[in-house]
Amino acid sequence: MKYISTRGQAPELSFEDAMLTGLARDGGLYVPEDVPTLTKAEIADMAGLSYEEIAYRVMRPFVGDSFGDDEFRGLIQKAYAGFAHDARAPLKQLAPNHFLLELFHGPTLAFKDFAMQLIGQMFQAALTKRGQRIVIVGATSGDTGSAAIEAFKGLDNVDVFIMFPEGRVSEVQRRQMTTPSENNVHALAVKGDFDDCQARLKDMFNDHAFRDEVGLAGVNSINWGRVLAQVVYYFSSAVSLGAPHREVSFTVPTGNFGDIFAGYIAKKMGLPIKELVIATNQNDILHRTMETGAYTKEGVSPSISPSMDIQVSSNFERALFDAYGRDGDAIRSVMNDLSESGSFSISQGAMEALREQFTSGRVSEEETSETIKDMLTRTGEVLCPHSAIGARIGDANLSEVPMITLATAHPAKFPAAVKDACGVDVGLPAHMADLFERSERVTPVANDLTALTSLIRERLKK
Ligand SMILES: Cc1ncc(COP(=O)(O)O)c(C=O)c1O
Ligand SMILES: N[C@@H](CCOP(=O)(O)O)C(=O)O
Repeated sequence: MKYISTRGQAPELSFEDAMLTGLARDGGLYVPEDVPTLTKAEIADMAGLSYEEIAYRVMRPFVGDSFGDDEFRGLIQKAYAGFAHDARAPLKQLAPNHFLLELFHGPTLAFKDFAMQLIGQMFQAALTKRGQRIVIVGATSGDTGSAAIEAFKGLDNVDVFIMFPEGRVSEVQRRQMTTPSENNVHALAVKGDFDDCQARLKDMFNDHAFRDEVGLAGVNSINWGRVLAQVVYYFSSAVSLGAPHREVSFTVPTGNFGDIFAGYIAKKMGLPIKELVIATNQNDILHRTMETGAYTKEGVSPSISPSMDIQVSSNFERALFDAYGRDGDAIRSVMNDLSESGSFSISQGAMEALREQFTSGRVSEEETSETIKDMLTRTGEVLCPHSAIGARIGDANLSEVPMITLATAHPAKFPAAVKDACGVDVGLPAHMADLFERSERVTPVANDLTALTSLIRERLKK
């Protein structure tokens, strides 16, 4: 299995190399050269299997010879052993044809744990084999950062630097990143928004001298391994509702487009998905793009669903690559337009291809709060604001096909927004009960590449 860049000018890599490389050297994102498919019988056979076994069967074809069969099974077992729910990703019924996929039973209470816990295991195995040391730099709007720190803290051969937008994540999210005491963890509060953090991250990868000097690696959804691990719960949930004999639809609270892109991969692999619905908050660039065919950046407005406060949606490039018939030149051209003018137009053919795969909706701040309250009344579920955005758009897209809405974070990560919306105080789980008493370590830093690379170099000398 080979991985190629969306911009067509970087070397082809194996799974392990693509995972450890992060951003392709031409600025693009790695994708599999061909997406393997599973037969109807292979999908049907997943019924009743453990999450771990489904994970193995879904991901195995993508991994090639990077890991042996038993080794890969072992890594998967270890990755999910710490989850607080036996099903790992349980489904709850919200209405007759509407289901909630709870993805927040991992250690940091967000869907990011599904991929990050596994990537942590895969990185360790690969680095030990190679005798290699790396520096992970990540950009976060709140959840990727805490999941990455949890997965990599205390490891000898890894330093983890996480950039988050100062003042724009919830207090629980910030404390999850700033309270770990391990010396290899560095939380950086950047003066800017998430898009700035992600842009600086890509600048670091595009600075080849810096990248090679420090051994830069990425654990954002830039990393194909992240997307791959997220494909699994589309299979586990769909199969439990009758796939492949029955179609299902998914609504996905969306920001950086990694999670819904994983759903698109599941569909390409043969899972019978009818609709993939992009649910955005007021930072609705993806919804506007689906409506108009023009991808146009506007400023990011802070919202009560801060993890989705994103305007430059990194993985949309992967979807565009397919929509443009895997034409790397076309992707380089639209991405140049985006960096030069903050906007690009999508060709009619590519837009048709995107609309065949995705629909979309937008939820305002008021509607998000209203939905948290309404869902509590109708279903007894307390939803986080991101999941509420999904549930509202999921409701609006109900049909004869079961709709599965992804619940991407635990409400305890956003206590103020939840309390304001429905009056409920959601307590933290036992392993985080003293989060507010732990001391914080955080370094404020300018939204500036040189300031960031100098700081990283300084820390690595110590
Ligand atoms: C809680 C939550 N919901 C939704 C999203 C959006 O997911 P994606 O960036 O994969 O589109 C994020 C951030 O990634 C998140 O942390
Ligand atoms: N919402 C994310 C933003 C980064 O997304 P990623 O999937 O590319 O890591 C966050 O919570 O950090």
